[in-house]
Amino acid sequence: MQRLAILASGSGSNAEKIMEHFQKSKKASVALIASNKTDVFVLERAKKFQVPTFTFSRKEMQEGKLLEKLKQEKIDWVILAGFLLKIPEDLIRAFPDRMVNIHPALLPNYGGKGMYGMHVHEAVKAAGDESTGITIHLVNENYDEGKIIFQAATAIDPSDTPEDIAQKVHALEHRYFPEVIDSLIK
Ligand SMILES: Nc1nc2c(c(=O)[nH]1)N[C@@H](CN(C=O)c1ccc(C(=O)N[C@@H](CCC(=O)O)C(=O)O)cc1)CN2
Ligand SMILES: NCC(=O)N[C@@H]1O[C@H](COP(=O)([O-])[O-])[C@@H](O)[C@H]1O
Repeated sequence: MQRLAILASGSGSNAEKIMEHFQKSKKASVALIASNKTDVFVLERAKKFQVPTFTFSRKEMQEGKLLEKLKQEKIDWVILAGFLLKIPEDLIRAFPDRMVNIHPALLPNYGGKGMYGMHVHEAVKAAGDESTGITIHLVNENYDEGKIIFQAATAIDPSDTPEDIAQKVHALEHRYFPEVIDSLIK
Protein backbone atom coordinates (compact mmCIF):
# COMPACT_ATOMS: atom_id res chain seq x y z
CA MET A 1 0.00 0.00 0.00
CA GLN A 2 1.65 3.27 -1.13
CA ARG A 3 1.55 6.12 1.40
CA LEU A 4 0.65 9.63 0.24
CA ALA A 5 1.36 12.91 2.03
CA ILE A 6 -0.55 16.02 0.95
CA LEU A 7 1.00 19.45 1.47
CA ALA A 8 -1.51 22.32 1.57
CA SER A 9 -1.53 25.92 2.79
CA GLY A 10 -5.22 26.76 2.74
CA SER A 11 -8.79 25.49 2.44
CA GLY A 12 -7.91 22.00 1.19
CA SER A 13 -10.83 21.22 -1.16
CA ASN A 14 -8.42 19.29 -3.40
CA ALA A 15 -7.00 17.47 -0.38
CA GLU A 16 -10.53 16.44 0.57
CA LYS A 17 -11.25 15.05 -2.89
CA ILE A 18 -7.99 13.09 -2.77
CA MET A 19 -8.77 11.70 0.70
CA GLU A 20 -12.25 10.72 -0.51
CA HIS A 21 -10.83 9.02 -3.59
CA PHE A 22 -8.28 6.91 -1.72
CA GLN A 23 -10.53 6.02 1.25
CA LYS A 24 -11.42 2.65 -0.33
CA SER A 25 -8.28 2.19 -2.43
CA LYS A 26 -6.28 -1.02 -2.22
CA LYS A 27 -3.13 0.53 -3.68
CA ALA A 28 -2.65 3.79 -1.78
CA SER A 29 -3.79 5.74 1.25
CA VAL A 30 -3.43 9.33 2.45
CA ALA A 31 -1.15 8.93 5.46
CA LEU A 32 -0.47 12.59 6.31
CA ILE A 33 -1.71 16.12 5.72
CA ALA A 34 1.05 18.68 6.28
CA SER A 35 0.75 22.45 6.29
CA ASN A 36 2.92 25.52 6.84
CA LYS A 37 -0.10 27.15 8.50
CA THR A 38 -1.77 26.21 11.80
CA ASP A 39 -5.11 27.95 11.25
CA VAL A 40 -6.26 26.63 7.88
CA PHE A 41 -9.33 24.58 7.01
CA VAL A 42 -7.35 21.72 5.41
CA LEU A 43 -6.44 20.63 8.96
CA GLU A 44 -10.16 20.36 9.83
CA ARG A 45 -10.78 18.34 6.67
CA ALA A 46 -7.99 15.94 7.71
CA LYS A 47 -9.67 15.42 11.11
CA LYS A 48 -12.93 14.48 9.33
CA PHE A 49 -11.04 11.71 7.49
CA GLN A 50 -8.99 10.78 10.58
CA VAL A 51 -5.78 11.57 8.71
CA PRO A 52 -2.84 12.64 10.90
CA THR A 53 -1.62 16.23 10.45
CA PHE A 54 1.75 17.94 10.77
CA THR A 55 2.43 21.68 10.77
CA PHE A 56 5.79 23.33 10.16
CA SER A 57 7.30 26.74 9.50
CA ARG A 58 9.22 27.80 6.39
CA LYS A 59 12.37 27.71 8.54
CA GLU A 60 11.64 24.19 9.83
CA MET A 61 11.07 23.03 6.24
CA GLN A 62 14.38 24.53 5.17
CA GLU A 63 16.09 22.90 8.22
CA GLY A 64 14.87 19.46 7.10
CA LYS A 65 12.14 18.89 9.69
CA LEU A 66 9.51 18.20 7.00
CA LEU A 67 11.76 15.71 5.19
CA GLU A 68 12.46 14.00 8.52
CA LYS A 69 8.70 13.65 9.16
CA LEU A 70 8.02 12.28 5.66
CA LYS A 71 10.74 9.67 6.10
CA GLN A 72 9.50 8.80 9.61
CA GLU A 73 5.98 8.26 8.17
CA LYS A 74 7.41 6.18 5.29
CA ILE A 75 5.77 8.42 2.69
CA ASP A 76 6.06 7.28 -0.94
CA TRP A 77 4.41 10.22 -2.75
CA VAL A 78 4.18 13.93 -1.93
CA ILE A 79 1.16 15.74 -3.38
CA LEU A 80 1.15 19.56 -3.42
CA ALA A 81 -2.46 20.77 -3.34
CA GLY A 82 -2.48 24.52 -2.83
CA PHE A 83 0.91 24.58 -1.10
CA LEU A 84 2.39 28.07 -1.31
CA LEU A 85 6.07 27.75 -0.35
CA LYS A 86 8.96 26.74 -2.59
CA ILE A 87 10.03 23.14 -1.94
CA PRO A 88 13.78 22.96 -1.28
CA GLU A 89 15.97 20.87 -3.55
CA ASP A 90 16.90 18.26 -0.92
CA LEU A 91 13.23 17.47 -0.41
CA ILE A 92 12.62 17.19 -4.16
CA ARG A 93 15.63 14.89 -4.53
CA ALA A 94 14.24 12.60 -1.81
CA PHE A 95 11.12 11.97 -3.95
CA PRO A 96 12.39 11.63 -7.56
CA ASP A 97 9.41 11.66 -9.94
CA ARG A 98 7.19 11.22 -6.88
CA MET A 99 6.31 14.80 -6.01
CA VAL A 100 3.29 16.18 -7.89
CA ASN A 101 1.73 19.66 -7.98
CA ILE A 102 -1.50 21.07 -9.34
CA HIS A 103 -1.50 24.55 -10.86
CA PRO A 104 -4.73 26.45 -11.63
CA ALA A 105 -3.78 27.49 -15.17
CA LEU A 106 -2.50 26.07 -18.46
CA LEU A 107 1.29 26.21 -17.94
CA PRO A 108 3.61 27.57 -19.16
CA ASN A 109 1.19 30.49 -19.07
CA TYR A 110 0.49 32.15 -15.74
CA GLY A 111 3.16 30.30 -13.76
CA GLY A 112 6.03 31.29 -11.52
CA LYS A 113 6.53 33.42 -8.41
CA GLY A 114 3.40 35.32 -7.42
CA MET A 115 1.17 33.10 -9.54
CA TYR A 116 -1.06 31.35 -7.00
CA GLY A 117 -4.73 31.25 -6.06
CA MET A 118 -6.82 34.22 -7.15
CA HIS A 119 -3.76 36.02 -8.52
CA VAL A 120 -3.81 33.51 -11.38
CA HIS A 121 -7.52 33.90 -12.19
CA GLU A 122 -7.27 37.70 -11.97
CA ALA A 123 -4.39 37.66 -14.48
CA VAL A 124 -6.32 35.36 -16.86
CA LYS A 125 -9.37 37.66 -16.65
CA ALA A 126 -7.26 40.77 -17.18
CA ALA A 127 -5.70 39.20 -20.28
CA GLY A 128 -9.16 38.55 -21.74
CA ASP A 129 -8.41 34.89 -22.40
CA GLU A 130 -11.23 32.76 -23.80
CA SER A 131 -10.12 29.63 -21.92
CA THR A 132 -8.11 28.51 -18.90
CA GLY A 133 -7.54 25.22 -17.14
CA ILE A 134 -5.37 23.11 -14.87
CA THR A 135 -1.91 21.64 -15.07
CA ILE A 136 -0.67 18.68 -13.04
CA HIS A 137 3.09 18.40 -13.11
CA LEU A 138 6.11 16.87 -11.40
CA VAL A 139 7.91 19.26 -9.09
CA ASN A 140 11.40 20.55 -9.82
CA GLU A 141 13.50 23.24 -8.16
CA ASN A 142 11.70 26.10 -9.88
CA TYR A 143 8.06 27.09 -9.55
CA ASP A 144 5.84 25.43 -12.20
CA GLU A 145 8.63 24.21 -14.51
CA GLY A 146 8.47 20.45 -13.81
CA LYS A 147 7.39 17.86 -16.38
CA ILE A 148 3.73 18.31 -17.29
CA ILE A 149 1.69 15.16 -16.70
CA PHE A 150 -1.86 16.33 -17.43
CA GLN A 151 -3.80 19.42 -18.56
CA ALA A 152 -7.51 20.11 -18.94
CA ALA A 153 -9.19 23.27 -20.21
CA THR A 154 -12.47 25.11 -19.69
CA ALA A 155 -14.05 27.98 -21.59
CA ILE A 156 -14.27 31.48 -20.12
CA ASP A 157 -17.35 33.61 -20.83
CA PRO A 158 -16.76 37.37 -21.20
CA SER A 159 -19.12 37.88 -18.25
CA ASP A 160 -17.10 35.58 -15.98
CA THR A 161 -15.51 37.23 -12.95
CA PRO A 162 -12.20 35.91 -11.52
CA GLU A 163 -14.35 34.15 -8.90
CA ASP A 164 -16.41 32.46 -11.66
CA ILE A 165 -13.16 31.39 -13.31
CA ALA A 166 -11.87 30.02 -10.00
CA GLN A 167 -15.06 27.97 -9.65
CA LYS A 168 -14.65 26.47 -13.14
CA VAL A 169 -10.99 25.65 -12.45
CA HIS A 170 -11.77 24.08 -9.07
CA ALA A 171 -14.36 21.86 -10.80
CA LEU A 172 -11.64 20.58 -13.17
CA GLU A 173 -9.23 20.05 -10.29
CA HIS A 174 -11.73 18.05 -8.24
CA ARG A 175 -12.67 15.98 -11.29
CA TYR A 176 -9.17 15.06 -12.44
CA PHE A 177 -6.50 15.45 -9.71
CA PRO A 178 -7.40 12.29 -7.70
CA GLU A 179 -7.60 10.16 -10.84
CA VAL A 180 -4.31 11.47 -12.26
CA ILE A 181 -2.55 10.72 -8.95
CA ASP A 182 -4.10 7.24 -8.98
CA SER A 183 -2.85 6.67 -12.54
CA LEU A 184 0.72 7.49 -11.49
CA ILE A 185 0.80 4.92 -8.68
CA LYS A 186 1.78 1.42 -9.81
N1 LIG B 1 10.30 23.76 -5.90
C1 LIG B 1 8.98 23.96 -6.14
N2 LIG B 1 8.17 24.31 -5.13
C2 LIG B 1 6.84 24.51 -5.36
C3 LIG B 1 6.31 24.37 -6.67
C4 LIG B 1 7.21 23.99 -7.73
O1 LIG B 1 6.78 23.81 -8.89
N3 LIG B 1 8.52 23.79 -7.42
N4 LIG B 1 4.96 24.64 -6.91
C5 LIG B 1 4.31 25.47 -5.90
C6 LIG B 1 2.86 25.69 -6.14
N5 LIG B 1 2.71 26.93 -6.92
C7 LIG B 1 2.14 26.84 -8.16
O2 LIG B 1 1.62 25.79 -8.60
C8 LIG B 1 3.13 28.17 -6.41
C9 LIG B 1 2.89 28.46 -5.07
C10 LIG B 1 3.31 29.69 -4.54
C11 LIG B 1 3.97 30.61 -5.34
C12 LIG B 1 4.44 31.90 -4.75
O3 LIG B 1 4.69 32.86 -5.46
N6 LIG B 1 4.57 31.91 -3.41
C13 LIG B 1 4.99 33.15 -2.70
C14 LIG B 1 4.80 32.98 -1.18
C15 LIG B 1 3.31 32.93 -0.85
C16 LIG B 1 3.09 32.84 0.65
O4 LIG B 1 4.09 32.75 1.42
O5 LIG B 1 1.90 32.85 1.04
C17 LIG B 1 6.47 33.45 -2.94
O6 LIG B 1 7.26 32.53 -3.21
O7 LIG B 1 6.78 34.63 -2.78
C18 LIG B 1 4.17 30.35 -6.67
C19 LIG B 1 3.75 29.14 -7.22
C20 LIG B 1 4.59 24.96 -4.50
N7 LIG B 1 6.03 24.83 -4.32
N1 LIG C 1 0.21 27.92 -7.70
C1 LIG C 1 -0.37 27.10 -6.69
C2 LIG C 1 -1.86 27.33 -6.64
O1 LIG C 1 -2.34 28.41 -6.93
N2 LIG C 1 -2.58 26.26 -6.27
C3 LIG C 1 -4.01 26.35 -6.25
O2 LIG C 1 -4.45 26.63 -4.93
C4 LIG C 1 -5.82 26.18 -4.86
C5 LIG C 1 -5.98 25.44 -3.56
O3 LIG C 1 -7.35 25.17 -3.37
P1 LIG C 1 -7.76 24.13 -2.21
O4 LIG C 1 -7.00 24.54 -0.97
O5 LIG C 1 -9.26 24.33 -2.07
O6 LIG C 1 -7.40 22.76 -2.68
C6 LIG C 1 -6.07 25.28 -6.08
O7 LIG C 1 -6.85 25.96 -7.05
C7 LIG C 1 -4.67 25.04 -6.61
O8 LIG C 1 -4.63 24.83 -8.02
